[in-house]
Amino acid sequence: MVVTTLTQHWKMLLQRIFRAVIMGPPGSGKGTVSGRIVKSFGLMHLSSGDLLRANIKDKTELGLLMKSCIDQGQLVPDDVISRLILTEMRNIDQSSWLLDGFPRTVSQAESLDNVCSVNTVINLDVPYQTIKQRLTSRWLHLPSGRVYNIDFNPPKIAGLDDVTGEPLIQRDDDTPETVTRRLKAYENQTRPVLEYYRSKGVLETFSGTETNKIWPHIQVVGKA
Ligand SMILES: Nc1nc2c(ncn2[C@@H]2O[C@H](COP(=O)(O)OP(=O)(O)O)[C@@H](O)[C@H]2O)c(=O)[nH]1
Ligand SMILES: Nc1ncnc2c1ncn2[C@@H]1O[C@H](COP(=O)(O)OP(=O)(O)O)[C@@H](O)[C@H]1O
Repeated sequence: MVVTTLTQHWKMLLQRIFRAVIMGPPGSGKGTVSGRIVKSFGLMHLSSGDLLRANIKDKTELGLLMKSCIDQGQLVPDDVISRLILTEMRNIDQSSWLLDGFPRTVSQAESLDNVCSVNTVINLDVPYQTIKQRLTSRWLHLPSGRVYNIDFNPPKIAGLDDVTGEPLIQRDDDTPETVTRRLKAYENQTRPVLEYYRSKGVLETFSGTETNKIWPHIQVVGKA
């Protein structure tokens, strides 16, 4: 009953153009929660990681240049990712959207602000210990960005995507050593972005260790 009312509230909000960002350390559940938001509320989903991996798979010049950076657990340069995302955003500028994985530095957040303002920032606050366990058992359907986990949401048939039946992969940057480096990058470069959005009054933080417990609280964001 409560969820129905809140869902209606989101839908009312989405009748105007609604711009949201989802943040959180690697493995905090951004992709998983984005999938639920897209399914429930019909926002367009734009994931910087998915875009970069598509470029790597297609062996574009940008993909080839960025691969080693990503595999080493470093952030790619601000100007490269900002250009890539802002170009994609132009194609969906009349839609409500959810940005996942961008911005990851204050400089990226400023580039985004120069183009449009963000209505809400969903921050997933999940302990690092929980994250490390999750990432070594993450499986990905590369073309769609759908994520699975051996423990949490295994595919119906091991190694295959539920929707297309295509093979799943494990990410080259999901090794324990690279995850440690990515968490350091998050701490040093991305955490300041939370402060940036907090000071603008748009940050909504959700703490926990289980997506299924966090998700009902995210549905009420539209009420604020
Ligand atoms: N055990 C467990 N795994 C989860 C939970 N939520 C998401 N996952 C899995 O954790 C991994 C990381 O989640 P993902 O959404 O890809 O996180 P992102 O890196 O922030 O986009 C994936 O394999 C998910 O299937 C949860 O509550 N419990
Ligand atoms: N906004 C960004 N700025 C810089 N690098 C990025 C950005 N988004 C993605 N990347 C690069 O792509 C990698 C994978 O990103 P992503 O799929 O969002 O990771 P995760 O889902 O584990 O948080 C990052 O570790 C980083 O190297």
